[in-house]
Amino acid sequence: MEDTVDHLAHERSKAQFNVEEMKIIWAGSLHALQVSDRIAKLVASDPGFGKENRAVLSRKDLFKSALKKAAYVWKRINELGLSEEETSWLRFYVDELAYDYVHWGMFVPAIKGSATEEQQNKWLPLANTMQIIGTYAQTELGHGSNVRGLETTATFDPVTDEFIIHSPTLTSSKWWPGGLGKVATHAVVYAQLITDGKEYGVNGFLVQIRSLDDHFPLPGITVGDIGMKFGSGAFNSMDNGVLRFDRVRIPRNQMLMRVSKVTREGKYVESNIPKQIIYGAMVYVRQTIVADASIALSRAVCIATRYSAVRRQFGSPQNDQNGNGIETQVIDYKTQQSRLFPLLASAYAFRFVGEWLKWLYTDLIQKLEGNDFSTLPEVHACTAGLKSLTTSAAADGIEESRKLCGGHGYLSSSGLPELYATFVPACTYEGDNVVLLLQVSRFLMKTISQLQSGKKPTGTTAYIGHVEHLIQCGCNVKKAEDWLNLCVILEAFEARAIRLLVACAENLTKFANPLQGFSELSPDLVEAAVAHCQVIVVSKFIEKLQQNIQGIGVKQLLETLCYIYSLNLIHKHLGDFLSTRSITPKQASLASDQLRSLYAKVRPNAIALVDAFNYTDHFLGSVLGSYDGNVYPKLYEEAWKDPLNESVVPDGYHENIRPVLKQQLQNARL
Ligand SMILES: CC/C=C\C/C=C\C/C=C\C/C=C/C(=O)SCCNC(=O)CCNC(=O)[C@H](O)C(C)(C)COP(=O)(O)OP(=O)(O)OC[C@H]1O[C@@H](n2cnc3c(N)ncnc32)[C@H](O)[C@@H]1OP(=O)(O)O
Ligand SMILES: Cc1cc2nc3c(=O)[nH]c(=O)nc-3n(C[C@H](O)[C@H](O)[C@H](O)COP(=O)(O)OP(=O)(O)OC[C@H]3O[C@@H](n4cnc5c(N)ncnc54)[C@H](O)[C@@H]3O)c2cc1C
Repeated sequence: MEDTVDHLAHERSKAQFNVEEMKIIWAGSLHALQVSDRIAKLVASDPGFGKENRAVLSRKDLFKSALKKAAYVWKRINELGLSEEETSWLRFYVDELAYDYVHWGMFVPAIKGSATEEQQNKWLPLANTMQIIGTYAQTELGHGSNVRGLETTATFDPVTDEFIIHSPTLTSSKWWPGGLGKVATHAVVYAQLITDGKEYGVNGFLVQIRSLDDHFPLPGITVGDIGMKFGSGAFNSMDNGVLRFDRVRIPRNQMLMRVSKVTREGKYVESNIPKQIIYGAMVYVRQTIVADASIALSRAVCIATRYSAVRRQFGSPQNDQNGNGIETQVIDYKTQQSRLFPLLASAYAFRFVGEWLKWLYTDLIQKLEGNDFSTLPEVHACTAGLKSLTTSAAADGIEESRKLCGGHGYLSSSGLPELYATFVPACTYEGDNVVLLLQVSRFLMKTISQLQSGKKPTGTTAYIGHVEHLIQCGCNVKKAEDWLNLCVILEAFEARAIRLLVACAENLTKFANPLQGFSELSPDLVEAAVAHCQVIVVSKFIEKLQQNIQGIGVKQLLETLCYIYSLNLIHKHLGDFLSTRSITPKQASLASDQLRSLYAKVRPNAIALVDAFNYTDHFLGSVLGSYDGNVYPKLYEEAWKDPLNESVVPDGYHENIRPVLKQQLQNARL
């Protein structure tokens, strides 16, 4: 019989804040909460979206199941007449990686960002109705980070008014694009443009790769899947692919010509739009990945928090109502709290900075429409830096959550191994995290060098304009409670960032060759870029707290989380804070004292804080993290579902176990 007891009810009763109001804060608005909640329930109750056996499926079956689900998603979207907003929630809660992610997430944005209006009018209706399925073919076997180094060529032929797309070497094979291996009919292909015998750099071209009649590759095209990837389930449901062109011809008007064009005569014409707009799809996706990071981390933290409240180890002075000694909930161990609660705080911090980044990106798009390109460098730096910071922290946080769940965290049924395997490539795709931080540091060094010419930094770099104050200021914390001051915290982060940045800028001047200097100092530059990104996250958390926050105790809890996020970072990067003299060793020790008090404030609210994510059991996909906390019967039941338990005596017994046992018996007799 099903157990209907809420094993976490006692924990929920301890909450000191209004969980329903916190759900609204997490979702972004009451409207977002209502829509997402409705769609989450719709997905959870539809057997067509079940995801129980993913981990035990073979690659082929996993891929087939993902295809089936993607087709079912499309069918339901059309049957239910879902709006764009509802559709994106549906895809989110279905939670299965397939070709449609790259079609909607990159192919369509690349057309929107880089195609002319005329080209958009032709291609977007086809893509929006999935009459064509597209991928984003940029990376090659030999080059991913170095986009300028791509080898694929697009040579204009004025005789036929066509481009010839060609892969001149093995290393020029396109490698990695999602959905390319077996599904995509079209691709935005990034290639070196050559016209009139001259090279004009990387541009995007819309290329059909498979027949719309029989799905066979078109002449001159070699295409396939690149093979199994890390972990079971995860990205193996996706057909990341390889693609080679043998002088494939496409009409001239399939070059994406918003930024620059090639005329009928073969003349290359630049517009006044910055060339970097060609990289616009990457900026768009990096911004969405910051939101993905908060989701992935919050899922892991939800599982680890609920399980930590259920799991008990070792004796305790407490007795239950019958007077029996009960063991300690592992969530009450201070070490567990000091590992878990900073992750919980980070999930909230990343949620808020992701929300702000979405606003920044929307603002950029509006400005671009009016030919205002002024914020593009800052948006590039923010999306690159925050994508890097949040994905690295979330990937580490998911792995830490697995360890927080002890042995059971390693079981597939905990949901954590697949979550990790699915999320960890986010540290690499859309730009390797170190390469992206180097982009941020380049932007920051430029900002600092422009101070001398009187250019005032704005937006996220505004604090760099207060360099004189921040270089000299001292932190005033004298007792642990003094750390409960958001201005004090922010100034400590700004002082540490600017001191690292100025040190880099000064050291760079010691090199005659700036490129060599940048290369030699790159580890320091990366550290300074991280410090700057942390200033952004902390300041956006503080800005969130300054909004009108409703509900008993909600603001107080968010403040507590903001302090935990910040003070834990000070603890983690103590070397930086001390070596830059942004704080003293005594203040560092007071920060640790304060952290302990803050953990005690979170403890009674921990379960309610993860309930506020409003995740269904279907979405979480974890027996350790289920809402009712009924962990053990679920673990036991899941084990028996494993294919190995379908027979009592395993296949292979007669061939490979019995002879071994017999051999030992014979040896013993000898
Ligand atoms: C949990 C999972 C859920 C969902 C996901 C599911 C499915 C999707 C999964 C994966 C999809 C993945 C897709 C991909 O990975 S697509 C490929 C992405 N590739 C990269 O990100 C490559 C990284 N490399 C680059 O971005 C650039 O080439 C790099 C910037 C590193 C190049 O550096 P370089 O020094 O060569 O710079 P330039 O190109 O010369 O730039 C000069 C100038 O331009 C500025 N710049 C650079 N990039 C941008 C940009 N994107 N936007 C705006 N400005 C840009 C740069 O700062 C320089 O400025 P300045 O100093 O002022 O001259
Ligand atoms: C799951 C997944 C999905 C993907 N999907 C797509 C897709 O749909 N379309 C697409 O086009 N691509 C896709 N990619 C490719 C992805 O964008 C690239 O792998 C990524 O940009 C990193 O490039 P790389 O592989 O060339 O790494 P490399 O640049 O070769 O990195 C290797 C190492 O070198 C270091 N390094 C490189 N350059 C520098 C430097 N200048 N300074 C210091 N260190 C450096 C890196 O930090 C890293 O440690 C996908 C990748 C993955 C894993």
